[in-house]
Amino acid sequence: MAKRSVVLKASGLKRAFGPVTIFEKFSLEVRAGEAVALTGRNGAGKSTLLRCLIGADRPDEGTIEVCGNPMSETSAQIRRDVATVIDDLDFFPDLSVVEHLDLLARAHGIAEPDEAVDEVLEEVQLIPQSGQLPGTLSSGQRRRLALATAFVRPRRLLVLDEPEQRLDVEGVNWLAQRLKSEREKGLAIVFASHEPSLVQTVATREVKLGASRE
Ligand SMILES: Nc1ncnc2c1ncn2[C@@H]1O[C@H](COP(=O)(O)OP(=O)(O)OP(=O)(O)O)[C@@H](O)[C@H]1O
Repeated sequence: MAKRSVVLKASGLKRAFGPVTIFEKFSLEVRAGEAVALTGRNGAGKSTLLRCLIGADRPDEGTIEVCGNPMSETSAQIRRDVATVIDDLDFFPDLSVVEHLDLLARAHGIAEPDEAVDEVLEEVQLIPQSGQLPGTLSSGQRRRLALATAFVRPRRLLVLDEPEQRLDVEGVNWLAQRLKSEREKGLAIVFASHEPSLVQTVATREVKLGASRE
């Protein structure tokens, strides 16, 4: 069988803050249908690496390509290909839950936006809160909205930073199955996690960062 296409290719990445090198000579290739879990202690560099991979931070050395295009947060092609859940503070304060999802679905040209929004709202169990503003949601509900924003739009690469944060037990189980099914449908996933059950269910590969201190 032909190998699946490379979605993310990072080569020779280095990021340092002042004299402290967080990672260097870091390379990673993720193909369609693969899910890479970044694990490691607090401060190991998982979030820093993810921020570099999505263009929110710039590595000091190295190159990053998504579907063959050089990483640039402003590139329309990359914005279309990459869905991220890095934190959940990034909501418009005056747009309700349903308005957020509707805006994203339409901006990305989803064929049946109303249906897509209803489906994802039901999946993340936010139908009762669909008219609420983000600031009035519980922290777990805000995380569910952040996850919904990634699932309501097209994507070839999903980048998630500790997506299990603040979810209840049932929510973590749902997330594990959802990400597993995304991967099985051919999505490429890179995620940082401290939740062994999520890593075990979703990841096809685990990359442990910052192991040298142990
Ligand atoms: N802007 C910055 N300036 C200086 N140091 C930074 C900066 N951003 C991150 N760091 C440092 O880089 C290291 C890696 O941080 P990072 O947030 O990537 O770790 P992490 O593996 O995601 O940790 P956690 O598991 O706690 O989320 C930490 O020591 C952190 O203090």
